[in-house]
Amino acid sequence: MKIALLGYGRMGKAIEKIALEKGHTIVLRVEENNRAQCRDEQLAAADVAIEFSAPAVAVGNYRWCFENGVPVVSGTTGWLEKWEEVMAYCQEKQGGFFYASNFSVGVNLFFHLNQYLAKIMGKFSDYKVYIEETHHIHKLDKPSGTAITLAQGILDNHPGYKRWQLVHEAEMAEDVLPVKAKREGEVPGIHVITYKSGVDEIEIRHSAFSREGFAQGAVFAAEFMKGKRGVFGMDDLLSI
Ligand SMILES: NC(=O)c1ccc[n+]([C@@H]2O[C@H](COP(=O)([O-])OP(=O)(O)OC[C@H]3O[C@@H](n4cnc5c(N)ncnc54)[C@H](O)[C@@H]3O)[C@@H](O)[C@H]2O)c1
Ligand SMILES: O=C(O)C1=N[C@H](C(=O)O)CCC1
Repeated sequence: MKIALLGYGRMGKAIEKIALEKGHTIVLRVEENNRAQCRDEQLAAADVAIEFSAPAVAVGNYRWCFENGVPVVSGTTGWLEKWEEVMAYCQEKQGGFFYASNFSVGVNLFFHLNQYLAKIMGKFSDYKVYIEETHHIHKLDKPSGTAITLAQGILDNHPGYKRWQLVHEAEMAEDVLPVKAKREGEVPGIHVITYKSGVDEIEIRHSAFSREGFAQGAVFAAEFMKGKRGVFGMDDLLSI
């Protein structure tokens, strides 16, 4: 399969390694420095684009792919306020779009565990929940896309919470789910959900050892997207 890499940083390079090991070819590598020189024909030569860039530029890359008939798999986080706009343009251009806030299989199992736990804990109001995520110091967005998906999974299943909020020092209302974001060294990604009462606590935790799991999932999604139109996510890929 011919792959265009839109974004060739930490993730782009991890994805390239796995794609080459699986026998795929990289036909285009796009970075901030060479983006202006990249032509439509170069992108259109790819079967699939894999997009891991930055919050401010991701939507422009999706538009570029839809306009050139190339299905795009993206893991860039921090742009979700433009979700509706992306969906409308994808439909208008009959594009193919695959998005995941986290491509690791383990995290996607963790998402389901989180929803199941929230459903149970919603019946026990003595327990208050909070989310804590830890990532490397280079990360631009806060909280992580994964933490937002986890928060949404709780809001959808626990009647005690109406919205989430990034933890600052200010007091939070009872029905607000606190999300704490920590930035430390080169941590690839840790997410912890804690339910705490006056007498004990219950915790579930996912910790990535490296970027390999994210990259494996992204290549797997690209193989799935070859020749596809429409909008897909990890539950489609993993059939869960
Ligand atoms: N969904 C997941 O599983 C997952 C996993 C890891 C990282 N991420 C997200 O992926 C994104 C990239 O992470 P990273 O660690 O590789 O970042 P990075 O900073 O190492 O790399 C970003 C790359 O994007 C390039 N870039 C900048 N502007 C561009 C443009 N207009 N077009 C194409 N490329 C451009 C940069 O030159 C760089 O090569 C972030 O949003 C991060 O949160 C998601
Ligand atoms: O390294 C990053 O940046 C990561 N971003 C994703 C997120 O925001 O959830 C996935 C984990 C790693």
